[in-house]
Amino acid sequence: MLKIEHLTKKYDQFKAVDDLSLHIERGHIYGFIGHNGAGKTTTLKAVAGIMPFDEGEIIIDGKSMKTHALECKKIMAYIPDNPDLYEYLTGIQYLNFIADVYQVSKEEREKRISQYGDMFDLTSDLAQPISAYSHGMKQKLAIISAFIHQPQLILMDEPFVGLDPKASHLLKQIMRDHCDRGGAIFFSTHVLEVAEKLCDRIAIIKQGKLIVSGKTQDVIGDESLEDVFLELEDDDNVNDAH
Ligand SMILES: Nc1ncnc2c1ncn2[C@@H]1O[C@H](COP(=O)(O)OP(=O)(O)OP(=O)(O)O)[C@@H](O)[C@H]1O
Repeated sequence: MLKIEHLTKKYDQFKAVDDLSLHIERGHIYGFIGHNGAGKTTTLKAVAGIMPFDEGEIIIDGKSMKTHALECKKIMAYIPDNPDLYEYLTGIQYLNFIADVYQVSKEEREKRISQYGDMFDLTSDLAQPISAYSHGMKQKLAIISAFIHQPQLILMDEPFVGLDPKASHLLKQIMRDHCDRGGAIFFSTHVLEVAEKLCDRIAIIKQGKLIVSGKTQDVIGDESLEDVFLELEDDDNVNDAH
């Protein structure tokens, strides 16, 4: 579904992402773990097609983001870490705008807005302007807007931040359902307990370089993800730990 091949992104001379390669298959929830400033957001933005990169390739469903950006973007959704939505729109106007962009039929959008709006307890707030939403409400709206067009690939940057426990639980469920139906999810998180339970695959990056990736069980072995992460963070020779 998604192939990141030798991705390198520099800010001036600083390599924020350094020769990163990852493959994300359909059916998999893929967690992306790393310290603050490791390069997760930069990678996700490059995959979303909103951040140009210096070297490498991003292939989505067999098409290159460099040469077929529109085709790539049509089948994916990106939920940024800070849901900066159009503040002057109401929630429902925003969802209809996204549904228009992705050409979702009237019938389908009404069904999904009602389904996800009720699920996330947001239906009664959809008539309010987004400027009146809390961070968590904006996050819920961003999540609904992603699922409304049924993308094949969903990219999420810290999706659990700001969500209440019920919404977090629901999000985990719909992420699993999405992948069980043949979609794929690539998301960053600092919540290692969630990643450990939810993810089929995990990648850990440090200072822009991939240090380990694979099946969650293979990555953590008999330890917890937290223990593995902290050990790798302390290890100065991690570049050899593939
Ligand atoms: N626009 C920018 N200009 C210059 N440097 C940047 C820019 N954006 C990010 N960086 C740097 O690139 C590195 C990677 O940043 P990035 O935001 O990708 O990290 P992250 O893993 O998402 O971190 P966090 O967990 O804190 O969100 C950091 O050192 C950061 O300071």
